[in-house]
Amino acid sequence: MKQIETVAVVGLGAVGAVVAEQLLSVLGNKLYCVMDAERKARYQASGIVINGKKADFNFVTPDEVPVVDLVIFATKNLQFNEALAEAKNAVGPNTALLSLLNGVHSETEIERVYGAEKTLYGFIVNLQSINKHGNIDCAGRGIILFGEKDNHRSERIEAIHQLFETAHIVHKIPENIRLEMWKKLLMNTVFNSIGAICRSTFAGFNFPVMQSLVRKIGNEVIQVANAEGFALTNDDLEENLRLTCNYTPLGKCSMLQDIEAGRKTENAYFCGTITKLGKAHGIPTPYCEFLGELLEGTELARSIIKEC
Ligand SMILES: NC(=O)C1=CN([C@@H]2O[C@H](COP(=O)(O)OP(=O)(O)OC[C@H]3O[C@@H](n4cnc5c(N)ncnc54)[C@H](OP(=O)(O)O)[C@@H]3O)[C@@H](O)[C@H]2O)C=CC1
Ligand SMILES: CC(C)(CO)C(=O)C(=O)O
Repeated sequence: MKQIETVAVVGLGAVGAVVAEQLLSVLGNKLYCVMDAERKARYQASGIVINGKKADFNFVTPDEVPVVDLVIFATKNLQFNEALAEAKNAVGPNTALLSLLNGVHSETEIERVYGAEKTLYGFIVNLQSINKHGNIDCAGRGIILFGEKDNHRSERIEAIHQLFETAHIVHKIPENIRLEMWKKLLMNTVFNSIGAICRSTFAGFNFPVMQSLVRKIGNEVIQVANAEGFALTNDDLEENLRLTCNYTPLGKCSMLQDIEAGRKTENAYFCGTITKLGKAHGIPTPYCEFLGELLEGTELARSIIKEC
């Protein structure tokens, strides 16, 4: 793969729309935004608006998309199975598949459905983007980290690097992409789950009681990561805590935004993953299990009120 000429994006929310908008300037109509017919009709009617400007995306249904060089997934984990199926016609023998979803689940699913040889590893950090029904307010476009599972600089990694350079997408090809993904999972499991259950903005993490929760949950994630072969340390946790305390004081993690908007959260992919892997390795994770159950209970209790 010398050059990436065609890209399909599945999921045009806070992450996907922002990345797609940057690619649009380079690829034009060769950027295909894939979605079901109901979404296509809805988006054609209302458009996707990023920072007040309507993006001129090429919306296509799964039947309309051709085989492309690169597919980028950016739905929530809860919608990922549908997204995977919708990408079927875009995937040919040389297509590379990159997921920007949080957690460590989506790459395994891509490998299972489309094969390990097509699967890249990746995620996005430092994005400051809020999606209100297709109206996206983006204060920071974030950094995409990506790589091959074994971290070698393949031809397709170089081709994506070139594409992102041309589209001014800030990106990094780290030495060990899967270690970086576990660092992000540490961050999401700790700060998203605690922030959501305590209804706390980032400033709340300055309180000693919140920091005590951070260390209890974080310690379990580190133990599970180590058992999985990823050398996370306490320094990673303390660095994350320092960063989070310095975020804009009234900012909210995405899981708290989901709770407040009445959406289902990605709890199953954060505390849920740690609890499940902890059991598989014989590592007790009582704090993650308890926090995960509190979040699940919060979502269920909320659904009863909604139905009444
Ligand atoms: N938001 C953030 O700041 C960050 C998010 N992430 C991660 O990135 C991932 C995406 O998050 P985010 O962008 O916030 O989520 P959003 O909910 O904003 O966006 C998801 C998008 O996917 C669309 N979608 C859902 N199902 C389908 C489908 N079957 N076909 C096509 N499109 C579909 C949704 O459409 P519709 O709205 O029409 O239902 C929505 O536009 C998550 O894993 C999240 O944890 C990572 C870093 C930062
Ligand atoms: C809060 C933060 C930055 C880290 O957990 C995040 O990734 C999110 O809001 O989803």
